[in-house]
Amino acid sequence: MDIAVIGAGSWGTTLANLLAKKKHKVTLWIYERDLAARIVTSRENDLYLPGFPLSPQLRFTADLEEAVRGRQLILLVPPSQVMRQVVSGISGWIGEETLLVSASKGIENDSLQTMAEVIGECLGSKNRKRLTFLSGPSFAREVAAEMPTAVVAASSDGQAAATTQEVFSTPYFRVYTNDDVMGVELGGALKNVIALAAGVSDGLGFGYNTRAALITRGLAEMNRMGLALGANPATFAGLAGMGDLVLTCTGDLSRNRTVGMELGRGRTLAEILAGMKMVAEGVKTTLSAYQLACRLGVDMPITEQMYRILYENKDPRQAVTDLMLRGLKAEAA
Ligand SMILES: NC(=O)C1=CN([C@@H]2O[C@H](COP(=O)(O)OP(=O)(O)OC[C@H]3O[C@@H](n4cnc5c(N)ncnc54)[C@H](O)[C@@H]3O)[C@@H](O)[C@H]2O)C=CC1
Ligand SMILES: O=C(CO)COP(=O)(O)O
Repeated sequence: MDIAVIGAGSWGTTLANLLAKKKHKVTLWIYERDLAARIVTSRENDLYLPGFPLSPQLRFTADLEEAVRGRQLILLVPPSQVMRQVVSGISGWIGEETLLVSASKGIENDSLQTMAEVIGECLGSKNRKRLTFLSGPSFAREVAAEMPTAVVAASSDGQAAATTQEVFSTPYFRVYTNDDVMGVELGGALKNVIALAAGVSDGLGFGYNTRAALITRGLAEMNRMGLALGANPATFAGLAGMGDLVLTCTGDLSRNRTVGMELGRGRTLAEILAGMKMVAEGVKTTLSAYQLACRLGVDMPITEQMYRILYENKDPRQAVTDLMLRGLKAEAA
């Protein structure tokens, strides 16, 4: 297949390389022109995926039109807050039959829209049915190292999901189909908020009990948001829900959990972000998720405390105390 990958961060580069190794014809669009110039000769993404030689099949460009025009499949992997800008920029060059796959995880600020809603709005009626969302527990560096990984491809169109499954599956990357786009997207976006909280807990020096409580009660509030937005509760028990939540709340490779740990150790958000070139999607998604929960009247206490730590400079220790001292209730309530 003739494929464009939009976004050469760690995930875009990893997926582009996976597809190229499968002998697809892949063009990777790179936002940073200096990185684009280096990668052509070094064949390594020294900024976002150092240490992994890239397939000789992989082609690179810093020109968006060159990247997307005439492609059969376009994989979108920018940070979610720039998805609108990216898709608006390319929509005129996308063919009627082109399959679009998004692998970004987040909820847009201000509009409070999921990536499906943002991309759908940018495309109008065009390609709407041919949209798939790839999500699940998948640290880029582990996929790049060909460690066995399982993810889901979600689409309201069964054929689009099946084609995506076929295109991306390898012996080390197993793709399941799913028809619950809202559930899969919410799982991928909201787990980052809970991962920040799990990091805060670790940074404060709390242990496995606290982490297990955050994961389990975090899943409960993700489920409540899902119910309010029409997601299938079963999705939250799957790879894009529980699977990614456990990975991100426990894995040392998680950027979101790392940001949380630093907050728990007493550093400010501004200091932490100033030292990071990669994106920790949970920071901005916390704001969107908190506002969405308020708008929909969904009880999301961990998300709320994470919002207060990030956006109101609340002391993390006080946030934990406030979570623990809320009114006592039944587990299923
Ligand atoms: N890294 C991972 O293990 C995984 C990441 N994801 C998701 O993939 C998406 C992309 O994340 P990563 O590849 O990790 O990124 P990254 O954190 O490795 O790199 C940042 C990316 O943002 C791009 N960027 C920055 N400003 C931009 C702009 N104004 N316009 C266009 N691009 C811009 C950079 O070029 C770079 O590609 C995120 O939504 C993330 O949650 C999903 C699964 C795994
Ligand atoms: O989404 C991910 C793994 O599935 C990556 O998580 P982080 O963005 O926290 O590194």
